[in-house]
Amino acid sequence: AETPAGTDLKPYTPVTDQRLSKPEPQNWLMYRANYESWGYSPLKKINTDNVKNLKLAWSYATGMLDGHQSPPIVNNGYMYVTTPNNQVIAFEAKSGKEIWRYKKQIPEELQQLHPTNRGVALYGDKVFIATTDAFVVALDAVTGKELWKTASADWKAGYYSTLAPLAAEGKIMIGVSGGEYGIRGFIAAYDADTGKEVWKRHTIPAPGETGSETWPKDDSWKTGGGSVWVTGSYDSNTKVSYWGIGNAASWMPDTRPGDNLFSSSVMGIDVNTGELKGHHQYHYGDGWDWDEVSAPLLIDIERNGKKVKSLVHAGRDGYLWWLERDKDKIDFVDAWPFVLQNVFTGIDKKTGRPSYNPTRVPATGKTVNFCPSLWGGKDWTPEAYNPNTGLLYVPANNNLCAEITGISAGKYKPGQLFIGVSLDNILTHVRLDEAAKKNIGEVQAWDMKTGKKVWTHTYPQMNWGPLLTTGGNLVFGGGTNDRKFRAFDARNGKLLWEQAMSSGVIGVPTSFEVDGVQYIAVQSGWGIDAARMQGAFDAVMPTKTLVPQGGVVNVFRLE
Ligand SMILES: O=C(O)c1cc(C(=O)O)c2c(n1)C(=O)C(=O)c1cc(C(=O)O)[nH]c1-2
Ligand SMILES: [Ca+2]
Repeated sequence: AETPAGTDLKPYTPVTDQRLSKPEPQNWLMYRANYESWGYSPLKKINTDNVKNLKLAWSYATGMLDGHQSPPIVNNGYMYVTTPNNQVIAFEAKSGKEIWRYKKQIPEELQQLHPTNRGVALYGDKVFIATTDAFVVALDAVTGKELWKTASADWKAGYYSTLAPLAAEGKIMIGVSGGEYGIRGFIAAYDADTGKEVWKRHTIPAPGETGSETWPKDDSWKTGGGSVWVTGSYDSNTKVSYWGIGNAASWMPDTRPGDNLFSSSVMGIDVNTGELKGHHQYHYGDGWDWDEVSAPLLIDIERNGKKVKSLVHAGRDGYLWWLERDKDKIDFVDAWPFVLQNVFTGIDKKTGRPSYNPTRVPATGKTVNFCPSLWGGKDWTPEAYNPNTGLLYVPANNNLCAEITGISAGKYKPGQLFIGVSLDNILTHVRLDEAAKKNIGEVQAWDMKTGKKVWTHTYPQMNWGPLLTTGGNLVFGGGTNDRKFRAFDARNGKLLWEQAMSSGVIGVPTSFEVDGVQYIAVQSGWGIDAARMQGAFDAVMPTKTLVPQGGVVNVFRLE
């Protein structure tokens, strides 16, 4: 078989369902390393004792600006990274030698609201991306040659993709963004060999479909949002995938009275048929742009002496959600706030349905103040779970609130913003609670079994750092405007190592091993809403914060 010239790489190892279900410790084969979305690498050569000796092995400037969020994904020495503008770069992971680079041609007229890409999926001998012009593309893993591309929707109608696809059972699954354009969201599966659509499941039901009774009897469901922009989790035993669903559209809930399923929910979806296999709505009738897109982590948690097959989700709504998954349903277990939250007045113990303080529900013609802010207790940045410590790690923003004024979203026009709050208001909406003087950003560690927070590392500024945890009892993450990338002791939160990078780090960190050497990899490259939130923060504060942009792939090893 072909191998890339000038490298020590062996022939490419095809990625199978079996490998994805039980990934080898040396590899990071998908967005969160395993189908359970743990963000966990079992590697432990880099550990709490020696992490202080971590040094850059190689780095690589992508030449791109804006938010670099994708994890370096590694399969036996082959590394794949994506950048804004839908580019994919393949490297020899140990040396940083570029093997190939793919640049999706994108229409010049395309205005990207979120110019980012959250990574590739690997399956067979192919690499897959979903693009901001709403395509799904398959590339040859060794040569980068385009093998097929399929349009998932019409970008001119405001559909785009920013997530890494999910691969299973011969299918490549994606979701679409566009909650701020009034799209009707969906998750779709494509045949990995041919690119042919296998199924499509809308996140907003049409009249007569399950959940349609939660929409008014008008056309609002057609523009109801429910975007999907973070990779789902997957239970390979039951063949059910779990997807987080975004905000309802337009934002003002009085324009679409009702619960608005399946916005701000988790949906269980059979990967072979696209059938709905249960759901739970975290908060109904969303009016806060609290997309609940982060996929729940699949964790077994003991409760009253029994093992509960759980779904765990740190919500943008500021609550930590604990659900139980079954083959055909999702049940509520418990929920509690992990940051300052003043919207919910209670949670129904049986159903998990929150009750709202009515003065904190946005409405057309009203100015409303609420916490957490639009960007939530946690936006898209993934949590991590470490089976050794048994702890869940959450990158949070605390003590932040918002003030927004609902206006008419105007008549819906395909491909035009359909929000109901002015852009100027969105970019200046941040309000600080008194406690924000002490701190905003946090890395939190939760013991789900006891419901107790075990440790918290606080930052004076906000935190937009996805997390990695490892068998060496470490937690890695960046996310602060001082450009630092850090390592903590996973057991107690002690800061063990930090390094300022060339730009702020909002990339998903990963770990892998080649020739017996363990590496930590992360992209730096500040942008998108981390930058906008910093702007919104500076707009109400005397601060003026400069975070330089420019994407770099950084790979570390012990000295
Ligand atoms: O409703 C949507 O379709 C949608 C999509 C995206 C995206 O695709 O990145 C974001 C959001 N909403 C959003 O609300 C949000 O806060 C956000 C932050 C970011 C980012 O990359 O920093 N993307 C998005
Ligand atoms: Ca949104």
